[in-house]
Amino acid sequence: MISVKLDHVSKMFGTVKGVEDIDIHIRSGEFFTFLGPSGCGKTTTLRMIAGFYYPTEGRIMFGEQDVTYLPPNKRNIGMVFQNYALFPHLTVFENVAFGLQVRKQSKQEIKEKVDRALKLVHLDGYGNRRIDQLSGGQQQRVALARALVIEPQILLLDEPLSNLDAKLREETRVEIKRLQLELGVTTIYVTHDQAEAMAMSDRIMVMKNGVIQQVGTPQEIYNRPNNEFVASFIGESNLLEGIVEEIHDQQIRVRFSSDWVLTGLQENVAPKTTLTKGEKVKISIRPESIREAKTEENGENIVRGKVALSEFTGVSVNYITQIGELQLKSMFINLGNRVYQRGEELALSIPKESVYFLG
Ligand SMILES: Nc1ncnc2c1ncn2[C@@H]1O[C@H](COP(=O)(O)OP(=O)(O)OP(=O)(O)O)[C@@H](O)[C@H]1O
Repeated sequence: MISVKLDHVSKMFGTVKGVEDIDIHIRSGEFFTFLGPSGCGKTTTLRMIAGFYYPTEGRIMFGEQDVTYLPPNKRNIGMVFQNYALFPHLTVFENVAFGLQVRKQSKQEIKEKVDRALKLVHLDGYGNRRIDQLSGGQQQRVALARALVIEPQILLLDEPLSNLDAKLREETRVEIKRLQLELGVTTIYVTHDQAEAMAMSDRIMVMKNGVIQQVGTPQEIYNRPNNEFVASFIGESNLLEGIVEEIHDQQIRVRFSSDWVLTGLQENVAPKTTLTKGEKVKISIRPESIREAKTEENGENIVRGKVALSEFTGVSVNYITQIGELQLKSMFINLGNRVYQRGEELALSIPKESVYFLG
């Protein structure tokens, strides 16, 4: 187990920017995820940690050791890729043993370690199978065993689930998390799937165009997004634009074009954001934080509109409600209450503490 520090790391490919000023400290034993859309620089960052690319600027530290220019085979890392990268003509045993043979370990030692690694990923008894006789999920577990068998101090996983179908993806996700907790190995995980990142990670780094947008726990990133990009990339959100009408007594009142006002709390202003009376402001409201109001209920933060879309999923009832020119998504847990249909009037209550100001 070891910590990983990226000290103001940048990578240019000629004149193309790969990543810019990545400054993070991944703790020993942490499950840390790089999350962002295609081309945001996740793989470039991972490849610098692995030693396949060298940074144009900055330093990379494993614990106290500067590894910035150390070749990959000197870094003691295990890697798993999206496409497994297994040798199809070799058996499961031979694939897993490969890294140990390169390290010139004894036959006895190799056998013990490979057996242990296969057991760890629940593939004991599969040693003699050829790779092409395995399912995608099993192949990915072989890849995991191969990465773990060398007892790496850091495990790097680059979209390891994206070739699997939905059910296997979920199973393998649980499996990876179990292994990581069991072994306590510092793990860096790359994905563009926000649900996967939220479910697995201790902390997440959200990236866009090679630049960090936010680093935090899943709760911090979901509940207190730094900006509009993070709010919309992670989970569902209503992003609305209004004008700051009043800031008073730790509360902020916003007016929208369709002539309704909402009040929120000063404590829910995104970091490094200043709001000014009379100026525009973007707010984010999570659909699940909206409540159904009673038909006769009036008052602050209660709005009425017509149901434009009604969707019953079993777990929840989802609505899109048209309020003047604005549309508001809401999600109610299904408690057997009445389901409103398209065209009906719906009264919604937006709790003050669920209005989040993005600036
Ligand atoms: N070898 C390379 N040569 C030139 N440009 C590159 C190279 N590798 C990556 N880039 C550029 O660097 C940026 C970051 O790419 P990177 O592959 O790290 O993104 P990513 O977030 O991993 O995307 P994906 O999810 O599609 O793999 C992109 O603009 C990409 O075009």
